[in-house]
Amino acid sequence: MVFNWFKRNKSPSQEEMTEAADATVQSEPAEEKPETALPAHVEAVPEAESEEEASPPPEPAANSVQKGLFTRLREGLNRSREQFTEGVGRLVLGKKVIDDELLEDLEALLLQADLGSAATQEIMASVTEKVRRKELTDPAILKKALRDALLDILRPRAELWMPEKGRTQVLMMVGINGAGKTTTTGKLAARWKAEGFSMVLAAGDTFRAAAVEQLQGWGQRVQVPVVAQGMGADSASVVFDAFAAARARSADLLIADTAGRLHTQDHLMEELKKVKRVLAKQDPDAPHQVWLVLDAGTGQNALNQAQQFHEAIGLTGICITKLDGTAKGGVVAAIAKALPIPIRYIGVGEQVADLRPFDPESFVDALFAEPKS
Ligand SMILES: Nc1nc2c(ncn2[C@@H]2O[C@H](COP(=O)(O)OP(=O)(O)OP(=O)(O)O)[C@@H](O)[C@H]2O)c(=O)[nH]1
Repeated sequence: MVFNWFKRNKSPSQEEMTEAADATVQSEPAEEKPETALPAHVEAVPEAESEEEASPPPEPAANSVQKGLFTRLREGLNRSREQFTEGVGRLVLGKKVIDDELLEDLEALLLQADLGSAATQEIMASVTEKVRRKELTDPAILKKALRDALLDILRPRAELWMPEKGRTQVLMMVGINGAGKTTTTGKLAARWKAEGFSMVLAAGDTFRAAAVEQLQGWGQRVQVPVVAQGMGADSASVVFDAFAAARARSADLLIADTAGRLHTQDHLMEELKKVKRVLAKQDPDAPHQVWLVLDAGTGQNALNQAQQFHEAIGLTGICITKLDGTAKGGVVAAIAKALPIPIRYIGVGEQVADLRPFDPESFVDALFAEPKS
């Protein structure tokens, strides 16, 4: 397999980048890959070695895909379901009426499940009102009332975003260390590549060497070029360069990974603002999307992160990862209630298929699914 990988350790000037973007990678004949106009330090996409590798696996029937995906979601939310839904089941067990004591216990349960105070209050207000109006008297149907109240909070935050053909957009991925930015970048690239979009990835996390390698690994896996520079390079320069490369080859999307930073680190938040500024030099609308990746396991801290990142750089989307490793799935509702930002994707496992567009109905269905006997 021919695999071209040229590294450059200094940040190129704007002129160099424009020139580089016009250069074709030497060892790949231009006539075979007419659109491979990439800077010299771009990792070129390796050729697939066989037809089997080049063509995607056959698609299973739509029904079985849906079923499989729902099962994955359901399994991914196992721990949250045990904490939350089965907790509600235990609360109502043997109860004949919904009394104040039951409502108090329910409120405590919602808070324990990390729904946060605002979402908990809204749900409790809705349930209490139904009890007062005698619409809800049977503890056994409390789950249904909870499900409806939760959906009311989540539905306004479901907004699918897709790349567009015909213009190069930029999606910036931000978040604290280890939240899952690089992995989510790779999974999104895999998804959109399979849907027919052309992309370039920018290894804007120049702080952690492994992050660059990780992204290059995704690039090879999903056959998408990755723009990277040496460790410690200026992140804004890498992303600027990558945008030029993406535009030069008329890619539909540039996904820019960035280094993890705490929302409390002002100088690092300034660095993100700089990345945004340099992108806008090439296209005043760029970055078109800025998504925060949050680890669900951080619970209510995820809410603080979201608030502070939003204040500092303005978010247009949130991805909530690692829901499979935590009982704190309620944080999805806490975020939905507190911030007017669409929840784009949720992560319920390590596989590409485990990163799912956020769909409130299936999320709530999975959360309230009966335990398998
Ligand atoms: N179980 C599970 N693991 C996940 C999920 N999303 C990401 N991970 C794992 O979380 C770990 C950290 O992910 P990264 O993508 O490296 O995180 P990052 O935000 O890029 O980290 P920094 O570069 O340090 O900022 C990896 O081991 C991922 O495989 C998920 O939804 N579920």
